[in-house]
Amino acid sequence: MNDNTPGITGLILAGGRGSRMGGTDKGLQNFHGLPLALQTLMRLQLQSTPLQEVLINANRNLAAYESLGVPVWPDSIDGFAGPLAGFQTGLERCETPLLLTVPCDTPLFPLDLVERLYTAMNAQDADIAMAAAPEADGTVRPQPVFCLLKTDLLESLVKFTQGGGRKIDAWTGQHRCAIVPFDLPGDNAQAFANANTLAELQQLESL
Ligand SMILES: Nc1nc2c(ncn2[C@@H]2O[C@H](COP(=O)(O)OP(=O)(O)OP(=O)(O)O)[C@@H](O)[C@H]2O)c(=O)[nH]1
Ligand SMILES: [Mg+2]
Repeated sequence: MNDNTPGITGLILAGGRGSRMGGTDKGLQNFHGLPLALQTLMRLQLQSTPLQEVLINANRNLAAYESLGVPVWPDSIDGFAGPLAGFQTGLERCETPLLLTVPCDTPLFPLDLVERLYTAMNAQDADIAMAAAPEADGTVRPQPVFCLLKTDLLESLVKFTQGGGRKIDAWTGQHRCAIVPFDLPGDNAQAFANANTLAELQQLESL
């Protein structure tokens, strides 16, 4: 971060149904004794490149999320339309030129996430920078909910969702998107492990 770095807002995506976790509000499930959304917030605050602000996107239990001390915004699109509804809400609400999205169910994400996405966005003159990391089978795949986005993409996203679009990669594919691999020597292979079920959450706690 230097004086030329534009402001970046972090957005915690906690607006899903949590259906694989029995319909629970995942961001409020405890991880090492604290709600996942709070663990995510703390990890954003520890980033090597500081964020200007953090917002939470949630659709249930809004008061519980508000108690974490940052602004909370529900989806502006009805009906649990998926993570892109969260992206849209973040782009509508953020007051900085850049928005970083992270899901609430991946509490070990890298501490240099913002730094590496921002560096790649600049180096490749991209509008979006998206993390890529090894999955359980070892194959490196895009992690589309970990995205750094230019805020002026809002108009494009509104158009896409209004046309019924729901798939992140179908939308990001319309723009110049830098894919940023996090599988370098020294990177933690578990950094992008996410907890979709209670068993996965317990497994993550044992890492
Ligand atoms: N705002 C918003 N975020 C969503 C929505 N659906 C999923 N997400 C978020 O996208 C990220 C990845 O989604 P999943 O891991 O599939 O989470 P989920 O939808 O809560 O869980 P499942 O219902 O089990 O798929 C999580 O951070 C979710 O909170 C939605 O309809 N709106
Ligand atoms: Mg998930």
